[in-house]
Amino acid sequence: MPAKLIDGAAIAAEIRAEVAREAAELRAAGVTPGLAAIIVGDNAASISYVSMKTKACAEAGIFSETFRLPATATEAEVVALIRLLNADARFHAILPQLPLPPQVNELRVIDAMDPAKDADGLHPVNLGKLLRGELDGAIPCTPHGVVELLLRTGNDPAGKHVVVVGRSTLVGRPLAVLLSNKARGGNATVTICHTATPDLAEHTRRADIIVMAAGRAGTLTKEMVKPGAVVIDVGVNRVDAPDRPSGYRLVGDAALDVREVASQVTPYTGGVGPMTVAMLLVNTVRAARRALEGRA
Ligand SMILES: Nc1nc2c(c(=O)[nH]1)N[C@@H](CN(C=O)c1ccc(C(=O)N[C@@H](CCC(=O)O)C(=O)O)cc1)CN2
Repeated sequence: MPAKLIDGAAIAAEIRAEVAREAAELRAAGVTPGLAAIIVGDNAASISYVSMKTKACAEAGIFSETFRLPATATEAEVVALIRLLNADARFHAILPQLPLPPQVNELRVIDAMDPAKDADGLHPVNLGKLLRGELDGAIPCTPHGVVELLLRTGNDPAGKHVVVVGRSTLVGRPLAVLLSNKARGGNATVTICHTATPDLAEHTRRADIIVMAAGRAGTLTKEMVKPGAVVIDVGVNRVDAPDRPSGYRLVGDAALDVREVASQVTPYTGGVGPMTVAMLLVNTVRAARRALEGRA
């Protein structure tokens, strides 16, 4: 039987409705949750992702504003903007959209943020709290979205063997920590694989759940998957599609034939992507709640 496709867009809509209720409560208590998004340069994908995020904010009753800096902006200029936003009480969360241009060091920009306003959970304070199992701060959006997707599709990772392919700070490493934490969505046995793993298939074939975050199309094929395993595909890869007006289409890291053996898989679009946006809203309302309760 072909794999069931996991409807990430529907689950994200569920979470966004929960966020909208929380935002309404906060507004009733006198605090309108606010998100400041920063785009440096003209990267078309970044502009499109930020516009998806601000539209989602508006629908959930979250105030948002996008700050655009030119592609030539210096690191000092980006850091100066972050410092202004740290001090601006309208914003409970700040999102520097990644990637930043090469002259701007991403880590130094993230480090300049007030950790209480870190919308993506990438500040060292928040990553450190995650490592310590303190989950009251911001949690990186895509890993958090993957865990929620698993929980809400009846695939609680507890007691399962999860193989995460990819070791980025944005996805692979925080996800491995979340899955192995002693908390809801955790308690899994986690293997983390990457480009220096000699025989990837040897690991993926033993997994109950595979999360692909390698950033290379076709990294996972059907021979590498145990029958009945669940495959969550975080990969976003552009491949040429001359028949399309854009000239490209988006594919994940898992080849289509994986669907012949897996029990459930996320589609290339409408899977993990919408969850990333939904979890950003979760981080924003949580930051506003902390500010309201004087815990920021
Ligand atoms: N500061 C951050 N930068 C980036 C992050 C992040 O979490 N924080 N993640 C990615 C991009 N990203 C969010 O920013 C993102 C990627 C994809 C989607 C999404 O919903 N995609 C759609 C398809 C969209 C299309 O057709 O172009 C889908 O999967 O259905 C949302 C957010 C890098 N940067």
